[in-house]
Amino acid sequence: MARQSSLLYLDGVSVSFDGFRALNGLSLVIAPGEMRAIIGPNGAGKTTMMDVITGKTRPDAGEVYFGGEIDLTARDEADIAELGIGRKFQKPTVFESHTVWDNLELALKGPRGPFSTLFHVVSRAERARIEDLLALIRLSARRDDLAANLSHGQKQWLEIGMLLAQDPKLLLVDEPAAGMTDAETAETADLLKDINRTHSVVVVEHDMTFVRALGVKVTVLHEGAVLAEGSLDHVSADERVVEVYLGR
Ligand SMILES: Nc1ncnc2c1ncn2[C@@H]1O[C@H](COP(=O)(O)OP(=O)(O)OP(=O)(O)O)[C@@H](O)[C@H]1O
Repeated sequence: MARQSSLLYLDGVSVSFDGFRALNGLSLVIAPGEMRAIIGPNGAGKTTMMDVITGKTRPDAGEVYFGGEIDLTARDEADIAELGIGRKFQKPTVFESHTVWDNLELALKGPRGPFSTLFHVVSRAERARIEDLLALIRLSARRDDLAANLSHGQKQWLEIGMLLAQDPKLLLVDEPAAGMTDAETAETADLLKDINRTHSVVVVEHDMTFVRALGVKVTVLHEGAVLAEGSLDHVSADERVVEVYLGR
C-alpha cells in the first residue's frame, strides 16, 4: 500500500540500544480502519515498535508516517497523542478510588485540566457519550462501583474506555489478554472487534487463542523485522515462524 493511502506507515525503521538492534529495518503498513495483530517471541521488538510509533523512542533510521502525511519521527509524545494515537499499556492505570463512571467522565474532560473539571457541569451529550462507552466496555451495571473493586479484566476494559473517550484515530493495545480468565479473554476479543467498527487498532498479543478469535491479519516480528504476514493459519504454516517459536 502506498504511504499516502495508509493510516500508519513504517519503512526500514531501525533502533539500536548500545549497538544491539532492537528494530532492524522494520516495514509495516496499516490501512485506515484496519485491526492488525502483532505477534513474535520475546525480544522480537514489539514494545520497541510501539515506543517508536508513540514517540517514546526515536528511530536511528527509517520513516514513520501517520495518516500518510505526518512524519511521526519529528513529533514528541504529547504531539502524537494529540494527533489521535492512543496507547493502552499492559498494566491498567485506572483511578482506583473513583467510580467507573467518574473514571470515564475524567477521561472525557482530560485535556481541560483538573481546575475546569471541578466546576464543569456534565452536558447531556457527555452523559450520552459515557453511557455509550459503558455499554461498549461491558460495564453499564458496574457504573457506580469503585474501580478498585473491578476484576483485572474489567479494569483493562475500563482503561480501554478511557482511551476511547479521547476518540483516538488509532488505538495501540499492548497484551490486553495477559492475566485474564478465559471468559474475559474471549470477551476482550469481542470488545476489540466492536471497537474496530469505528477505530483502527494495532494489538500486540502472545495469547494465540485470543489472536485467533480476533480473526485479523497477523504480522510476525522476529529480531526487529517482519518475518511473516497474513492470516493466523497462513503464518502458523510458515516453517520459519514455527522454528522461531519452537526455538529449533
Ligand atoms: N532501553 C533498552 N535498552 C537496551 N536494550 C533494550 C531496551 N529496550 C529494549 N531492549 C532490547 O531490545 C530487544 C527488543 O525488545 P522489545 O521489548 O521491543 O521486545 P518485545 O518483542 O516487546 O518482547 P516481549 O514480548 O518480551 O515484551 C530486546 O532484546 C530488549 O532486551
